[in-house]
This record gives sequence, structure tokens and C-alpha cells, in this order.
Amino acid sequence: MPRVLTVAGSDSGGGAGIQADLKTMLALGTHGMSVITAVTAQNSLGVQGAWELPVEAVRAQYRSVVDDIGVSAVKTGMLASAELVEAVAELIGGTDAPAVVDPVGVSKHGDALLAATALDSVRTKLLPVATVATPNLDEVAQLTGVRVESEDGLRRAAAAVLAYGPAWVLIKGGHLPGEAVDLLTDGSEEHWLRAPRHDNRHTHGTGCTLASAIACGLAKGQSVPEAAAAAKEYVTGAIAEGFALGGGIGPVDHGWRFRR
Ligand SMILES: Nc1ncnc2c1ncn2[C@@H]1O[C@H](COP(=O)(O)OP(=O)(O)OP(=O)(O)O)[C@@H](O)[C@H]1O
Ligand SMILES: Cc1ncc(COP(=O)(O)O)c(N)n1
Repeated sequence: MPRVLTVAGSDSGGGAGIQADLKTMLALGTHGMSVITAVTAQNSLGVQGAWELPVEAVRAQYRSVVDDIGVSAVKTGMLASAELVEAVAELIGGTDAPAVVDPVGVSKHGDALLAATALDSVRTKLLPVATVATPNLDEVAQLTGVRVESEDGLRRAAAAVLAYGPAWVLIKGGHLPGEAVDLLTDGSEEHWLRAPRHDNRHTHGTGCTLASAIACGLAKGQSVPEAAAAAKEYVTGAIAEGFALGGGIGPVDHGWRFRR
């Protein structure tokens, strides 16, 4: 059984974070496990509160999973503070499994999920241990200063992120107008991942879902380009079937393949 570990924050509304990750892992036929870094009070309208866990609690959860069960791949999401980013980077660096790093900065509603003082730790400690980093365009701007307004800028964004040391980067162009296009590259190979844009406002959790799905593919022994292509197909289906819940932005449908 491929075993996939998410190191991320809890979303009480169930659309993003740990909850999105575990649902993705089940839907893609793997055993999902979690290290919770922070708890958010969150729903379709936004983030009403966030509380970090002590760094010892994060280390202990990680050791419990890795030392007994073992992991085939790791995925990181919301890490909240510089202290947590550095602890998680050290843990991942000492684990012999591929790591997908989603450098979560801000929620879809604009709520900060990472302290501004943690950006430097993401650049210098976390990105260098990533097998694949999956920033969106806002995260690219925050981390590198590169601003992208059209597909032409995706190569520049990828080069700026690769300079920090991840083996691969997948730049998510989901926030650009037109087709939903992402660029996956290791600096020599380029893979353009294209999908039709679904005109659906219920997209809470897209980034978490894509990164977890890549980790599932890697856990099954797929190459990075194979895992990314399969993950793109899965997230595109989940976005197409995203549904209303609460009064704001509803979640993507992690179970779309079961329901079809
Ligand atoms: N409306 C859409 N239709 C189809 N694909 C989309 C749409 N919006 C985003 N995507 C795709 O979803 C994936 C996640 O991209 P996105 O840019 O939404 O990530 P994100 O901003 O990190 O997500 P989140 O806001 O949940 O953290 C990418 O593959 C992107 O191309
Ligand atoms: C705990 C947690 N992790 C990640 C996200 C990003 O997801 P989104 O941008 O879809 O809100 C989130 N909202 N909450």
C-alpha cells in the first residue's frame, strides 16, 4: 500500500488543508497520514481563527509516523511560522522519500496562513529539500519578486523558484485568464499541463488537492511528469464538480470519480 504523509494545517470546513489532502489520498488509492501543524477555524466565507501547534508536537507526530509506518511520499501545506518551516524542512531532509512542497501563503479569501517572517525560511530551508514545489502566482511573487500576468511569464517564474533548489517546480497558472495552464520543469525538461477552465466559483482546496495528488503518484512509483499529469487530470475533474456549501466558496469534489 503506498503511504502518503501530509504535513499541513486543519481546515474545519473540510475543503482545503489536511482534510483535502486525506480525501485526495483515499480517492487515489493510497493510505493517507497526517502531521497537523496548525488548526484553523475556517468555512466557505474565510478563516476566522488560526492556532499553531508547538514545534515538539509537530516533530512527535512526524517521528511516530515515519519511525513505525514509514512513508512513500510526503506533502507539505500550511506551515504557519518560521520555526515550523525550519523544523519540517529538517525532518523532510532526513527522510528518504520524495517531498511535494506547496508553499501555502494566503487562503483563497486573502487570510494569511504563513507569517511574513517565515518567507526566508521557505526560500532557504524548505525549497532546497523539495522534489517538487507547487507555488501559485501569488506565492511566486512573495518568494521571488517575479510577477506573472500571462502565460509568457511562467518560464521566468519557474527559473526564479528553481534557483532556490527544488528538483522540480510546477508553477500553477490557475489565476491567469483563459485556459488553466501550469508549467512543470526541472530546468531542462518542460511539461505544459493544460486543461479547460471551469467557470465554477467553488474552488476551495484546488492547490492542496493538486499537491497531494502529485504525492500520491510519486508514492505509487510514478515519475514526476507522470504524477503531475495524473494529478492535473484529477484536480480538473474535482474543480468541474465543485459544489456550493455554506454562503461562500464551496469545495472541489474529491469524490468525483466515485460518483461518475
Ligand atoms: N477554474 C479552473 N478551472 C480549471 N482548472 C483550474 C481552475 N482554477 C484553478 N485550476 C487549476 O487548479 C490547480 C490549482 O491551481 P490554483 O492556481 O487554483 O492553486 P492555488 O491558488 O494554490 O489553490 P488554492 O487557492 O486552493 O491554494 C492548477 O492546476 C490550476 O491550473
Ligand atoms: C489549512 C489550510 N491550508 C491551505 C489552505 C489553502 O487553500 P485555499 O486557498 O483553497 O483556501 C487553506 N485555506 N487552509
